[in-house]
Amino acid sequence: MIHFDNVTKVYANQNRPALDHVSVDVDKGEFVFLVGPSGSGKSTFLRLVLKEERPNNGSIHVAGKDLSKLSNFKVPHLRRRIGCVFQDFRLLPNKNVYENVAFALEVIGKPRRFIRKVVPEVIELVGLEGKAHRMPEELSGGEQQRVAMARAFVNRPMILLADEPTGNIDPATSIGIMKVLDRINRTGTTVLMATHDAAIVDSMRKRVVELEDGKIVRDQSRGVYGQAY
Ligand SMILES: Nc1ncnc2c1ncn2[C@@H]1O[C@H](COP(=O)(O)OP(=O)(O)OP(=O)(O)O)[C@@H](O)[C@H]1O
Repeated sequence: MIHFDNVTKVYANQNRPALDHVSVDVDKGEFVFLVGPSGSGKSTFLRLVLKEERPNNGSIHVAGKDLSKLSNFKVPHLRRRIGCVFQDFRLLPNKNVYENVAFALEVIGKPRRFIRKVVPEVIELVGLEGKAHRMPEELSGGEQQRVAMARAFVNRPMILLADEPTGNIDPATSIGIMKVLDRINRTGTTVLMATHDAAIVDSMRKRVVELEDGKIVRDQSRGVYGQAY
């Protein structure tokens, strides 16, 4: 599903690579934690998957497509098939829960009838039934992140990228967030989550890929977080 072959990324005006000869394969349906100290290259990895950045060397395949051969006008199509969740939720503040989730389908031209059917299903999947008419400011951080996950998942993406999704959420609430990500993963969606949250990684026992100075220093199935950063 995601294939990096000897990928190196050096940002302009930087002499140290953000990613340095990285090779990794993530299969369809896997759940992978990307861990490593600040600046080790986790976000760069996620941005390369989305083709928000291009590598200087090496090749990247996502869902069988060589990203270097993907023309610019096909990039939105790729991104439509990849859901994203961030530390800071990024909800539309003037839309309620239902509208935030529905908006993700409206912008890609899905019919109203379809939207009315699937949005309530996904709101229930993330555990927000009964809160569809709340505004983001009327929700806790954990609930806002559930809305963000519903929005990322409502189009049934093949991949879900999560960049520090529990970074702004207390530990007890984070467990609920991880249960939702696990539920999404069980539908067959490949999940790649960058995190500093050792307790979460240790409790989930999923594959752990560890980066340090842009290099993969560990790739372990059913792994733990490792050393404290
Ligand atoms: N747009 C950019 N321009 C220049 N350098 C960048 C840019 N984005 C990231 N970098 C550099 O690339 C390296 C990797 O950064 P990246 O954001 O991928 O790390 P990270 O592991 O996600 O860190 P964090 O955990 O703090 O989010 C760092 O040295 C960073 O300063």
